[in-house]
Amino acid sequence: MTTLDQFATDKLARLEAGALRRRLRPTARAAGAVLERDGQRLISFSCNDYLNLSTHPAVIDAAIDAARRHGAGAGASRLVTGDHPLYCALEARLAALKQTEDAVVFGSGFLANTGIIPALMAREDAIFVDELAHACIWAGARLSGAALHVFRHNDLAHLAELLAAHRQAARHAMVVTDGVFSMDGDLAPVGEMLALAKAHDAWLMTDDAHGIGVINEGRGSAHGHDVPLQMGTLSKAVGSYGGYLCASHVVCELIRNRARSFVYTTGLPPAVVGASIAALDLIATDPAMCAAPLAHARRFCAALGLPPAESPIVPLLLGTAERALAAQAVLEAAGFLVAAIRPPTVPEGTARLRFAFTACHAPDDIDRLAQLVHDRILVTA
Ligand SMILES: Cc1ncc(COP(=O)(O)O)c(C=O)c1O
Repeated sequence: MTTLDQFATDKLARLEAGALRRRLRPTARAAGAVLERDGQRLISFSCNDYLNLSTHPAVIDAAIDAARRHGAGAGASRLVTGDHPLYCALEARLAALKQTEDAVVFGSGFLANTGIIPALMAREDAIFVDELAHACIWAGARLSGAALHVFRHNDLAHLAELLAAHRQAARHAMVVTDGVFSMDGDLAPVGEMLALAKAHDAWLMTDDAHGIGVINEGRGSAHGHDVPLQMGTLSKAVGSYGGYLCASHVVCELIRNRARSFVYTTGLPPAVVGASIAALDLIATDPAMCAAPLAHARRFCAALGLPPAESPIVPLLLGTAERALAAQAVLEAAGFLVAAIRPPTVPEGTARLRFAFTACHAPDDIDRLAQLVHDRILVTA
């Protein structure tokens, strides 16, 4: 008989053998992009805090003020007594930024995707998903019970083929994609995809977790397109925590009634909501700040002769998990933290370094990092 501990030990040993075991490492964040890990000071090119708003004094003050006025926790689901007054202000700001009628906030981006999709789609329906969509889109799509059709990454012709073959048999159809791909940094062709979805009577949902705050002056990758379901997170450029859906009022009301990860969970703590409001105010009024992470990513790409970045995320594909880990170690020894990303987060054979650029990175540090990558990683590639 295998004991539970033996089962866990065997599983971990298998991960270790494939260089796929992960370990938590306590990491203290200082101001800007600086971190401390194992007594070493590192400049992080791995944080999704693209605008460094998690340490912005106005955002921290807003969090403290919200906790003083409304308490440390929400105390209940929003539909019971947890809908503290800050939520309304946060949802209004999100709707204004995204130019939608309404917005609804969730406990996290993961919770948003696992709540929204099953609230709208069921067994009789069909969901068309980009093959590189984020794990929580897959989780939501699978939970819904709808038929899943996977199109090749950003391949509109393949999506059109699948819609032509499978749309008719389904009651409702949804096309779902990341707006900015979290591990590749490229953008979905939102305008063309929306037209295609509309032509096949399908609803488009974009996940703009990595777009809000940093693409299109902070308005995100769907800006300028009438995307009916615009999901995202407050945990990256907004520097705080929580997920959201921006949509029409009636769709948001349905989500408030039917999304299980909204109904059956406690509201976000007031401090988190207060921080998000302050951060969104900064995003709405500072386009130069919002443009900086992409400019920094492009500086890095230009220095290495890579194609221009489309977002603050730049991947450097290295193939095996072992190679990605070795490259991470080389950079860490030189004072830079750049996370190695391995399967199953990315497809087999595409382990990589994922560089994430933020507003406060100093040009000199970006240039030093590029030089190091050129001299120590690309030469051995
Ligand atoms: C594309 C995408 N969607 C959703 C999420 C989940 O967001 P959160 O961290 O708020 O749960 C992430 C973050 O990891 C993401 O990269």
